[in-house]
Amino acid sequence: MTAPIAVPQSSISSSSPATSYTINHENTAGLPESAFEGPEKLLEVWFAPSPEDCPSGKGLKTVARKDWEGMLDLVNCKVLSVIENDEVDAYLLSESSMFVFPHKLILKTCGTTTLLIGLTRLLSLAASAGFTSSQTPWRVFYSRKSFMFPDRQLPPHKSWHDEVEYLDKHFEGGSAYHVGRMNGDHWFLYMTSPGTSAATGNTATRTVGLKEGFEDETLEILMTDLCERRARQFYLPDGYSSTESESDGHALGTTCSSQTKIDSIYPTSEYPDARVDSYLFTPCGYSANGVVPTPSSTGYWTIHVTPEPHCSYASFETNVPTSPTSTSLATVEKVVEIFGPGKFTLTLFEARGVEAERKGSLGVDEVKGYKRRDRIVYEFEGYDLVFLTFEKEK
Ligand SMILES: C[S@+](CC[C@H](N)C(=O)[O-])C[C@H]1O[C@@H](n2cnc3c(N)ncnc32)[C@H](O)[C@@H]1O
Repeated sequence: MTAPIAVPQSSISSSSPATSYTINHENTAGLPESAFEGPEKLLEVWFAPSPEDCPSGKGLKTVARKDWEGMLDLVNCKVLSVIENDEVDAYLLSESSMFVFPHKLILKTCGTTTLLIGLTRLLSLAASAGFTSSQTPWRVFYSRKSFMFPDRQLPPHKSWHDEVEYLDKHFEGGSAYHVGRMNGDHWFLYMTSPGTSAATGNTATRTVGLKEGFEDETLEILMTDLCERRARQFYLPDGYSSTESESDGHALGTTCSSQTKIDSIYPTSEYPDARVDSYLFTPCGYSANGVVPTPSSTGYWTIHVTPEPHCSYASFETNVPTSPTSTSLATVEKVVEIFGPGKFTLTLFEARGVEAERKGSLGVDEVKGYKRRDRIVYEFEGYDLVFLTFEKEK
């Protein structure tokens, strides 16, 4: 067991409500203690190609927190805290995270949440933010890893087939993919083509397809069979009662981020304006969001950990652009070192044409201490996807 740790009270996110947090215990109540569904559903909806193409330049950032909370109620998760800057609002949720940029929204939820049930409300909130063609967003991506306990999911998440049918009812011309082994780790992806609709409905600002120089890259690492010793770091330290720990969740999370070196994945020495918001659940489990301003834009990262040995899982996702000091490989090695997974899946989505950045994906072919099993490359309209699976060397 780990020793009790000192908790820095001042580290609690300033924009977090000071009162205790309402966590949705219903999502875990129906599951045996040792069987939490870590693998997340991930929805990314782009209403315009860039913040400059948004109504009033602020787009989705004009939607009030209480309206997002209404949408999240339908999904069955709660807001724990938010960190904000001019470019993004990063919401830490009871089941993962949400990032709201002016032109796009990223919603990632785990457990038995019903992410897609929130879709209709999301589209109408986008309409209220001035996206007059919100029913046909500029681009939609929905993806997830294969579930560990698919039978426990609620409609429409009971099967990939059901999810695709649900998405097809909302969007025209979507394509659905099963990526990877049927009888091993695999990943599902649904996406629509770029520019099937105008961002604002105003023909003067209508943007169809990808602009020259459009940049976007998202790296996801989905890890299972975590090293038990390292997973122990994501349990409540000895000496905490559950009442204390729930009100200290953010402070405990901050300490955990520092002890595990999660807060050094994008170090403040290199990214001085970076901010981290983290939470340690009771009796275990951890979530964190990072907001990382870079010279070109503000990026995000997010980590979620289910440390229970029977269903251990951790995910990392980022869109912080690669650089000579933070290549995709360097980031992958730092993250994998924290969790020591037995297996992991890596997906790297890159807007095509960013030649300098594409070198990053090729460099992730070899990860120290791991054997690569699969490498699958897709060339989609405007994007390349690299899907890789790795297993720890014996
Ligand atoms: C929300 S977190 C991170 C989930 C994430 N998708 C992941 O990577 O596994 C889930 C972990 O927190 C624990 N947990 C404790 N209380 C929870 C609550 N009220 N809601 C959700 N998870 C809770 C779960 O048992 C699990 O270990």
